[in-house]
Amino acid sequence: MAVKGLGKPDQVYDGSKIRVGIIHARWNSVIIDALVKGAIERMASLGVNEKNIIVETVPGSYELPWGTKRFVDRQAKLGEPLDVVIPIGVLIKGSTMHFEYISDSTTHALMNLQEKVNMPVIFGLLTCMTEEQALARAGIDDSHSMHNHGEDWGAAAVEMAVKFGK
Ligand SMILES: O=Nc1c(NC[C@H](O)[C@H](O)[C@H](O)CO)[nH]c(=O)[nH]c1=O
Repeated sequence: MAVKGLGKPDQVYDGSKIRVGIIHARWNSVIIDALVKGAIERMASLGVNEKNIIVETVPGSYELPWGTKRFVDRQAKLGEPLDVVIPIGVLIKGSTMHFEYISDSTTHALMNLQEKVNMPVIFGLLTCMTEEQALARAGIDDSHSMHNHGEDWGAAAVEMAVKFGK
């Protein structure tokens, strides 16, 4: 019996009135592209208009916190404020401690960012020990052993924006 993973939503949330920002790193781009696609498809299935899904990029996961803050500020200045933002990055352990330091610092920075931007910041950072783990969590490993986690992030974004938005 599978006990892990996102449980059933308490209700289906209507995303037709929200604007979502996706800001993704460009490292491990094949995995990133699958995660972004999964998030967009799930949000579209929940009524989010594709013109209200704005996508931005940064070089790597370490740039996500600052990039997200500036992305939110820019959209507000444009008169197209976001209701929720999904930073997406894929960190894969290498032979040094680089992975640990980026994973830990970026995770804390993204969590703390919510107070600064006064909106939900969905945690879209995969921190994987192997490439195979990352492929599986993007739903693109050979055995399709897991679902695309980007879909969960899209669903969480709609729920959090509708339930706890401004
Ligand atoms: O090293 N591995 C990774 C990585 N390093 C780059 C880092 O995020 C940053 O862009 C540079 O250090 C410059 O500031 N960024 C990732 O998104 N995934 C990785 O797996």
